[in-house]
Amino acid sequence: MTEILSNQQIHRFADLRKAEMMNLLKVIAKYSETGEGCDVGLEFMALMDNVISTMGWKKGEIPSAGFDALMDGIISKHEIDIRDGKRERMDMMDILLRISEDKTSDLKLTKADIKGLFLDLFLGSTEETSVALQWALAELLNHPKALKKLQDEIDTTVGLKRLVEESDIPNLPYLRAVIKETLRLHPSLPLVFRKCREDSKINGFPIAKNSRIAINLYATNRDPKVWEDAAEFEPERFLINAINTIGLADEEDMKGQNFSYVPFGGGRRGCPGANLATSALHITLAALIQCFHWKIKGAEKVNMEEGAGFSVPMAHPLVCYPISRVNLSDILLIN
Ligand code: HEM
Repeated sequence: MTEILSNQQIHRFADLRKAEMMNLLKVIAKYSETGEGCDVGLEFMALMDNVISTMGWKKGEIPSAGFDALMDGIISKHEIDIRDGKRERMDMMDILLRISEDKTSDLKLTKADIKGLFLDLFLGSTEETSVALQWALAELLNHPKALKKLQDEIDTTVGLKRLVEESDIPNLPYLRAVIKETLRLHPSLPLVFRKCREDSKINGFPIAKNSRIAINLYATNRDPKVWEDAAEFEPERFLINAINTIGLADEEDMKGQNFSYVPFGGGRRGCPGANLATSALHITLAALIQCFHWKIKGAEKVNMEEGAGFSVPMAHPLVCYPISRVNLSDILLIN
């Protein structure tokens, strides 16, 4: 997982992610033209599915079949291409096949393991990332000042003549604060599990060796002892120069070093997709805010009720009405 989701691997596929994002913008522009309501959750889910599959195996290699048959087909195609020296750039499948064929590797990876890994990737990544994106947009719609501040930041830093790029993200501190604050209030994996390796005590409670414990990130993220106005959406709390309640510098906030805020878990079992997830969250939200105004269906405020499900999704699908604020075809051509 660490190898297939390494920074280098993520970087290698930046162009394909960008192409997927442009497709999303074109789809959303259609809603803007027709005036139809857009169920953004469905579109975000499709985006993440496409991002993972383009990084997982070459596009166009997806036959319509069940998951098992689909994976068998992709594996054999890769094996033939590798044998014939036809692979142009190593995707995740190439890396896993290389490991599985390496007789000297300590890790004995079978074909079933590879299928399991991809299943894990799909189940774990598309839902969590698209749920987080929906919450981010919903929070912004309910906080017009924050939305305006973000739009102003993007307009000033990037402008309206070219599409925001991954390389702009370091220059968009408010965007990063919005994503952090979204993951604080809406951690898309709110429970993290560990096994105690030795007898220990937490807050005076004895925990026997081998006990399974669940760490409730949802609760720590809203702990009033740590967070001022804990239930409020206030991205400013994550800005470097603001009074940062958890006392961490901007770039360290996501790394799991401070137990008050660990949106991606931490340690060896921490989320291996954190870098991919944060770059997808940043760039997609930035592009949606740069290219469109967003209106809510019917009510003035989005209903923020939480639904059932492991990733704590929104109870009601977020249906909104995008209105283009740039000339999308020009912007996409320039990029
Ligand atoms: C907003 C998006 C995401 C959030 C909030 C999130 C959060 C988490 C958290 C909290 C864990 C448990 C960490 C721990 O136990 O310490 C986890 C595990 C995991 N995540 Fe993510 N994740 C996200 C997106 C992704 C993406 C995009 C991928 C893959 C492309 C991914 C792959 C995984 C995998 C494979 C594990 C299991 C790691 C293991 O058990 O060793 N996640 N994630």
